[in-house]
Amino acid sequence: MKFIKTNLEDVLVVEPAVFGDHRGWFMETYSEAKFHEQNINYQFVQDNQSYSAVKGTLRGLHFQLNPKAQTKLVRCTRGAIFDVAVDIRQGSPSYGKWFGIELTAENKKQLLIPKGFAHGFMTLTEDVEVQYKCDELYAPECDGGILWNDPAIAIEWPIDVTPVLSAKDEKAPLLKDVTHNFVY
Ligand SMILES: Cc1cn([C@H]2C[C@H](O)[C@@H](COP(=O)(O)OP(=O)(O)O[C@H]3O[C@H](C)C(=O)[C@H](O)[C@H]3O)O2)c(=O)[nH]c1=O
Repeated sequence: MKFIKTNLEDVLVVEPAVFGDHRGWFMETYSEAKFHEQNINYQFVQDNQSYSAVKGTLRGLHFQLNPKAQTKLVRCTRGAIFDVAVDIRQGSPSYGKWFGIELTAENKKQLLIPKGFAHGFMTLTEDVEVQYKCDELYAPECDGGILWNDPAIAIEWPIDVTPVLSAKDEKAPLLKDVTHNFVY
């Protein structure tokens, strides 16, 4: 299992070891021991899975406010997504900056997104399944969001279409109008 740094402190790309043979392949998708070897000590308590039928579906940008902020370990198990993390920690040198990566069922890569970051993804194919681990339970009373195309963040989403959005995501606020309590 490899852990690769990104332009955002503590946002890591995780590449599990894949063991192929004549039947197919096997991999450990998560290992507490391997994370602890890297001094990464999250206690994941909830696994999520979502299905998106249409290419160009965009879920995000989401986060849960403190005290229910979530670290997420995201992977795509069917199709392909462009997965994005945005630093929203007040005082962070990378505040408002984003990192994006293609996560696909083929490349088996994962993205580790700590508390204090907003998360979102755009599907690059039809029939996409995303699975992710969270270190805090769902808390709708702490639900937070930022508009997917906030010009102050300027995420370079890879598909130039009007995305399929939830009603909530269509009317999400700009980062400058979000009140949150994340401090670097
Ligand atoms: C997140 C969540 C949702 N729900 C229920 C609430 C709604 O009735 C339904 C759909 O929720 P939502 O529209 O928020 O789902 P997404 O748009 O996929 O949101 C998620 O996708 C982005 C990319 C994220 O990073 C978050 O984990 C999460 O916000 O599932 C639950 O019961 N438990 C949960 O943990």
